[in-house]
Amino acid sequence: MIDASDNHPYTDEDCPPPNVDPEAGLPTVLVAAIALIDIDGRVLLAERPAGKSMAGLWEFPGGKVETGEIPEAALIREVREELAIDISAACLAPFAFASHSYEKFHLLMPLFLCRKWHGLVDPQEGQRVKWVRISGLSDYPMPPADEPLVAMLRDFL
Ligand SMILES: Nc1nc2c([nH]c(=O)n2[C@H]2C[C@H](O)[C@@H](COP(=O)(O)OP(=O)(O)OP(=O)(O)O)O2)c(=O)[nH]1
Ligand SMILES: [Mg+2]
Repeated sequence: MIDASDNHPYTDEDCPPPNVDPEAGLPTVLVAAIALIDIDGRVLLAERPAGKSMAGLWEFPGGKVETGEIPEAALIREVREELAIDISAACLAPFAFASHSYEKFHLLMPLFLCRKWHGLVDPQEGQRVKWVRISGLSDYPMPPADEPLVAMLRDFL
């Protein structure tokens, strides 16, 4: 019998620290997120408002996908509600996803890139927003689930 592990040089020690617990039986929550990228290559981050979980951390705009909704529709709805801009599904490019166990739920979060929208970003929920250069992203503390996404964005942009 051939052991597949003979065919590659990696060991378990080469894997990053686990951010998932397959045994925990957590419910999966689907959240759609967007990296809006402006003409200078800066990315829009929004601060999670006081009163919400992880308040004060900076995140990609977006939110929970509701029952019967697809992620793109959730994003169109969320950026209208939160930022007062209009995006079209055609301008949403699937980029990567986060899969991360928090204490009470497992987050599955596709991240879409978008370089074209209508209107000016105008925060509707009192949240602070910031256009951030890729090199400056590490100055903004983000939820732990976002770490690998930021690394991928840095490589991509
Ligand atoms: N939008 C967004 N959520 C993130 C990111 N990273 C991350 O761990 N999350 C988590 C935080 C929350 O647990 C969840 C998003 O839920 P939320 O409460 O903000 O959802 P929502 O915008 O629909 O808000 P609400 O109507 O439920 O108040 O995903 C991210 O970069 N962007
Ligand atoms: Mg939200």
